[in-house]
Amino acid sequence: MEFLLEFFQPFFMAVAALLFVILFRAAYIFWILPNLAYRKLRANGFPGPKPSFPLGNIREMKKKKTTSSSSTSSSSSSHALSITNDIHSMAFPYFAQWKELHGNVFIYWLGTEPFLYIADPEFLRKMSAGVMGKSWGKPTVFKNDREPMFGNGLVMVEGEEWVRHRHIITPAFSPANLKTMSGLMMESANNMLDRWTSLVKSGNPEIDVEEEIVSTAGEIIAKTSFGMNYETGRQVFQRLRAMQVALFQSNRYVGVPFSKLICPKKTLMAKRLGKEIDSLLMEIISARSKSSRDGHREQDLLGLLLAGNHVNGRQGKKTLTTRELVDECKTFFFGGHETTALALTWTLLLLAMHPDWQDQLRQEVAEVIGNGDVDATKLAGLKKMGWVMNEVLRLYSPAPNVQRQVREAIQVDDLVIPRGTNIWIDVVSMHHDKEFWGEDVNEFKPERFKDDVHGGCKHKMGFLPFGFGGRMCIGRNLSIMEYKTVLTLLLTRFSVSVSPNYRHWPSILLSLRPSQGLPLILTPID
Ligand code: HEM
Repeated sequence: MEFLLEFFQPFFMAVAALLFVILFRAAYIFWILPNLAYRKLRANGFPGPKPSFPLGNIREMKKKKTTSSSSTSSSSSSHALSITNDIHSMAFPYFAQWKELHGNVFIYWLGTEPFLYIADPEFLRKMSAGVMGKSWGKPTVFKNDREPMFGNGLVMVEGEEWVRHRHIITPAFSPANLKTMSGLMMESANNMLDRWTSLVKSGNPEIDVEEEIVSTAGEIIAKTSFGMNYETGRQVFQRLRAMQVALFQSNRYVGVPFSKLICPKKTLMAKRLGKEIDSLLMEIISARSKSSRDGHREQDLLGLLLAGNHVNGRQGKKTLTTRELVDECKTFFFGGHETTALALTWTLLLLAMHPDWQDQLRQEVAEVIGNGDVDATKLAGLKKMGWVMNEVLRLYSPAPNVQRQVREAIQVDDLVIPRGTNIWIDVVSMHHDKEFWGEDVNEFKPERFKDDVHGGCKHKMGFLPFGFGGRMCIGRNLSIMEYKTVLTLLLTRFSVSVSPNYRHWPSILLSLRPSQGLPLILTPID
């Protein structure tokens, strides 16, 4: 026995040493580092809800969400007149409550990750004033978690790599290139409207327009991004939707150490779907690279990127690798369809609640576009539609928050935001703040934007539907064009009113969406 013990002693000691190193490393990463960061932040006097280890404040976030949702389902009389645009506390009950207690800038914890919450435009202005696009990071915890969805595409990439990606991608979004996509947008929108006509004719005037518009926008982005045929587009689209649900709807604990082990099924599912999407896109890109080398030029985003790659490659400049192109395609696909679709969805709700604005837009369309096809060069003339879009993006911002990570310490007055700090900018809160928008903040008043691109907001950083600075949304002109094209066609064929079956409860599934769809009553216009 003694002999055996002596024999195995070095082995036991090695295992013990290894365990010690692992435990120390885990404690360093999940306890010591976050606490050091937290202390540095607290030293500035930032308040915040008390966290617990290892969940941080997740328990309160989950609890309040459940309480609120269940109270909705019990309420039955949501109708046009009772619908409120005062949605911050519906979508983010925990932030609304913490804001009341701690003000517009405070610290909260996602697991062992401290976040600096910001809903103060002036603080944001001071903080971002000297920081260039390439100097912002993205929270590491989200980069890891959302890897199957965005990979190292433009939304997540950082530093000089971000500069390179942005530089190569920007020309693909030029107005001249976007105009060539208008026909594809019309085709998909008309298919959807033809379907609606058949449904209404067959006695079903109530349609869940959210579901319809999200899938049409998916079809549009599949065609405009990579000229995908409907079938391949549908395959990618279905997998992305499933991945979104796996990543954002399940009971996951992002930020909590080893959280992937708590929900391994969903994590593995997201990984598997990510791989399947990658291989679908990889096939398309390889085929397209070949035809691009043979001199074929497609006018979609991928075609433009491949053409750019050729020119840059010949000039000895850097190009995007196939892997990077796959990540960019995923990024366009996801970032490019859901946000625009939700802007259109919320617009239909608000227009259904405000028939006077429906009439005004219809009249503008008749004057500017006339009947028939939409001429992309005339879209800029749809001024009132532009105000409506801005007002919808203000009240129901599809991208409800902007996230960043500080790469070099930032001085704000006499405060220091340390390197590595995660930042959570609450766009919905800023868009609904009486102090900056006035007493009518929650009213639908598109005319706010008539003479002012900031909608009369007292602070220039108070209206941020597309983000800010160098990292502002690269697809905003594409989305404005799609929004105006689809809405123009829709308004000339249908008028919309709110269905008594609609339950108003905006909630978050990465984007801000109606939690139970948007059933509307459609009446064809003769
Ligand atoms: C109504 C529609 C849209 C909204 C509300 C929206 C909103 C946003 C927001 C808030 C950001 C973050 C900006 C920041 O960090 O400061 C962003 C970034 C981005 N968006 Fe959009 N977006 C829309 C449409 C699109 C479309 C159509 C595409 C592409 C086809 C797109 C692609 C991107 C990309 C690639 C980024 C990352 C940019 C970078 O970090 O350099 N977006 N968007």
